[in-house]
Amino acid sequence: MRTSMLRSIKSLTTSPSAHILRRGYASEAVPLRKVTVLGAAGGIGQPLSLLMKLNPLVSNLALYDIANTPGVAADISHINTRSEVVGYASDAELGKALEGADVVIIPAGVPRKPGMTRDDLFNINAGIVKGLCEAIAKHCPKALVNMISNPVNSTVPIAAEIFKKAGTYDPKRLFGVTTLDVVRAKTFYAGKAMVPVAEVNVPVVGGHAGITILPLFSQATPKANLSDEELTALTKRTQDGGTEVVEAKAGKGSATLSMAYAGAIFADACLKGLNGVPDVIECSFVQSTVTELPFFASRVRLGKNGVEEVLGLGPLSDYEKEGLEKLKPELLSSIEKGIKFATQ
Ligand SMILES: NC(=O)C1=CN([C@@H]2O[C@H](COP(=O)(O)OP(=O)(O)OC[C@H]3O[C@@H](n4cnc5c(N)ncnc54)[C@H](O)[C@@H]3O)[C@@H](O)[C@H]2O)C=CC1
Ligand SMILES: O=C([O-])CC(=O)C(=O)O
Repeated sequence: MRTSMLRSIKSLTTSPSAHILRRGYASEAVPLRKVTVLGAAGGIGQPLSLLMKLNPLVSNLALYDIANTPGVAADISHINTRSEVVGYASDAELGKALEGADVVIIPAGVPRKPGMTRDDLFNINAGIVKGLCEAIAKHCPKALVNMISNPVNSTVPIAAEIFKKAGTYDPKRLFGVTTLDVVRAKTFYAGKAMVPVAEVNVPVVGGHAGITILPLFSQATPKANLSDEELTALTKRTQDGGTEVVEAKAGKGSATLSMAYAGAIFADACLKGLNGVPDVIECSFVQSTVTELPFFASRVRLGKNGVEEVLGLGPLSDYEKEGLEKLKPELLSSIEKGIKFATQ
């Protein structure tokens, strides 16, 4: 009891969320952590907010959207778990939603319809992300930002430029969420290799659109003897996973439930890193020197300041080496498009 009290007091003096202490939390051993979801009432936002409400590492959950937030926040707030939930419904309240946040998750923006690429979302989502990142720079410049809004290959560079303009950019704190690619690669591999899905690990590198998504099945564990044809088919299915859902939903949006699951896994990893849990590793699209591209998804070790280490690619098969070279021009052009938008 005494130790846990001391730990709580320490967290109160060191956590950027110290001022959000609420009666009742002072005796808890887990540090206070505020998570803000921007776009909380959307297809991803709602189930993701639910999953964050179930996460015991969260003490304050701020739900922000430009529509329908009060209902979602009231609904989720009745769940009897640790975090206090507050809904914020208008631009005027965005600052309060962000103040003191340790992690900000951004699933705000429009999703694809059949026939569209993720890049077709650029015109609308770039502006949304820009506005939200300006507010982050102002109200919680030290937060870890988990960017879900598409096209991730461009929205992450946009966020970086907005933070640079504001003088708050810290590459260790900005993440493009590519966890859904890993989730899919694991599921599809387990099905083909006939291994227990819970034991599967597959790194997915590159970016988050079409051929820029490069699963490294040669490094997948448990090992399986899959043919070249099977590996090609698995790679293609992982790259087209988003489109598979868009087509199945037939105009009613893109992946929301699996994305909420993936987003919750990634945010949980960020919180664990902040709390000092060792060896927290997830794939993410971050500022990188792993290749010549300025941003690249690869395995990242998370720590108390966000990115602790960007891990290298490891040994690639010839097929993966070819895929890596093929993806670079497209990924670079999406990165440059984001930078141009934010700097013009
Ligand atoms: N990174 C990834 O792996 C994935 C990314 N996505 C992307 O996530 C985004 C959201 O998808 P859905 O939730 O299905 O869309 P949705 O349309 O269901 O929800 C988006 C929400 O954002 C809100 N919003 C719009 N402008 C806003 C603003 N300025 N501030 C706050 N909220 C705002 C809307 O009111 C809406 O509630 C899309 O861009 C989609 O492409 C989707 C799946 C996977
Ligand atoms: O495909 C989409 O538009 C949404 C997305 O990013 C995914 O499901 O991977």
